[in-house]
Amino acid sequence: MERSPILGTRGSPLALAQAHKVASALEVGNRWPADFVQIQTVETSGDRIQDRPLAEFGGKQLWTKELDRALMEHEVDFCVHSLKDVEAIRPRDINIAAVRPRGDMLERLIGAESIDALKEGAVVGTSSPRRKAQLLSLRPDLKIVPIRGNVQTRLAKLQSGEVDATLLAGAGLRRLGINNVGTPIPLEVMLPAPTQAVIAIECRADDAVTQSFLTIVDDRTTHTLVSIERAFTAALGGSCHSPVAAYAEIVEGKVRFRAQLLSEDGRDQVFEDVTFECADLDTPTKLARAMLDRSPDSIRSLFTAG
Ligand SMILES: NCc1[nH]cc(CCC(=O)O)c1CC(=O)O
Repeated sequence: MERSPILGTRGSPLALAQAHKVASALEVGNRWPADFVQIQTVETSGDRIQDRPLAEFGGKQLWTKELDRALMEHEVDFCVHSLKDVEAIRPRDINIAAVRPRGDMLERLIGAESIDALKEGAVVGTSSPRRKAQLLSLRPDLKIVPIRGNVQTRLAKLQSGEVDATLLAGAGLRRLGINNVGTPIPLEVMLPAPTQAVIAIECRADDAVTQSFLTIVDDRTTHTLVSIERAFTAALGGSCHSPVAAYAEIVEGKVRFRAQLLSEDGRDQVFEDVTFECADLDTPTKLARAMLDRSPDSIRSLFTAG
């Protein structure tokens, strides 16, 4: 590499923290000098719209469209994303070249010791349809209100008493160096979003040079697991409006895959917990279809494949 490769990222504090982690990993992995990777921020529509729930706007392209454009117009060589914000079906000319090992996949509740400990009728701020439905399935008395903005803004809204509690991804909090707030919620109580806590690096599909230096920092196992989670969501035809949770992990050499689909109000849910061989690539797709098949309309209507 003669010139510095250019990394494209959103400009939020979390996105920048993730971009710097990836840049360092690439510098170490490729034996480049420190600060060799150049970081370029690109504002996305998702960053601009701060006052309204994102569900009112398009899908996840809110976070990717402008970065995709910068990539395709060669303004940047590759882009760093929180994979859970990247839509399940990507343009053909963009590849997920590498993923980093999964961070803390647990949700963290801030404002109470546990979901059970939330006071009767507590106001919980979250704009995520998944978190809303999961909370209501456990505690139908809760009042869920939308909350937007970056992690720091949300924590400030808790401080000011605008909400009693909120849920945030442990991974994001840790990457921002916020380690001492909130209680981790066990996976058995709340499954994360598909691909939560995984950072992905994308490049142009025809750019073999970039692909080869990104491969150095790819975590193969995580890549397999997130491919399973993404194949599952792609087969559901869900959008970011769809309450879906999924988590794949390796247990004794096999894939253990857990998934949950919910109605918006959390009253109905379909749950799956299966173990299969890593090579069974069509299992996630079959599973998605089977889960939709046995879902009531309150769930099926939220997924286009249903
Ligand atoms: N939707 C925003 C978003 N995208 C990625 C993360 C956290 C990091 C991750 O899960 O990879 C967050 C914040 C949150 O959900 O608390």
